[in-house]
Amino acid sequence: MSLKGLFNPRWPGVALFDLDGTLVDSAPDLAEAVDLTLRELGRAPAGLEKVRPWVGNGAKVLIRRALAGKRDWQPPRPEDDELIDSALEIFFKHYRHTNGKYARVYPGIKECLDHLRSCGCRMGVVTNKPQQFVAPLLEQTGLADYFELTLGGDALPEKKPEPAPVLHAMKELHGTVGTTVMIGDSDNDVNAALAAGIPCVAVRYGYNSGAAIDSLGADAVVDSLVELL
Ligand SMILES: O=C(O)COP(=O)(O)O
Ligand SMILES: [Mg+2]
Repeated sequence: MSLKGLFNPRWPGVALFDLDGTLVDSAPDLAEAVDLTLRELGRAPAGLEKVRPWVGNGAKVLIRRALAGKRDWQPPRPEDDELIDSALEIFFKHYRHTNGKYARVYPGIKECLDHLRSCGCRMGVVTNKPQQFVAPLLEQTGLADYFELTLGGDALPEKKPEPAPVLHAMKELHGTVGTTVMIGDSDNDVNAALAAGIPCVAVRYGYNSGAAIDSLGADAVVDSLVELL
């Protein structure tokens, strides 16, 4: 399908959006919860700049990265399992309070969502963020009403970059391979879309490294979603 087709009012399609780093800049909330977790474990806080590129593979990987102090965590040894599980529980406790606290909708998002809605496009969120945090963040940022479906990273056995969540959301919204598009900020989004056989629009402003996003194989790479309208 051409991307133009989706944005044509006479051919309403299905648009699946990534959440963190695409619709909403949520890294400050996540960073505060990560740092509160690290402090509670007697460790030094990481800070927003370090945490930002750690976001995108779900909460458990975020916590593994935080415990490792770097993005490329080693596969954990069996003796680390208990630490990771208890750190994750502490993180959830703090993130319940910081989720939505500083989060901001990126420029151009509301214009894009309003336009798609006026075209009759059906919209869903497919995120690796745990399901329990998705609705509160969408409510807090005023985006909840745009979406008929939200699929968190723990809603299915597999998360992005596997195609399963994308295919599931597409089916739920009665989309087809020819009428559905994924919009995201990271290699997980592009790879999930490619594996599902649907086109993908990547945004440059998110949490994936700016240099790499152009070479991931997205059908379009934009600085703002208003460029698509
Ligand atoms: O929780 C995360 O890792 C972020 O997930 P998302 O970029 O898929 O929304
Ligand atoms: Mg993202």
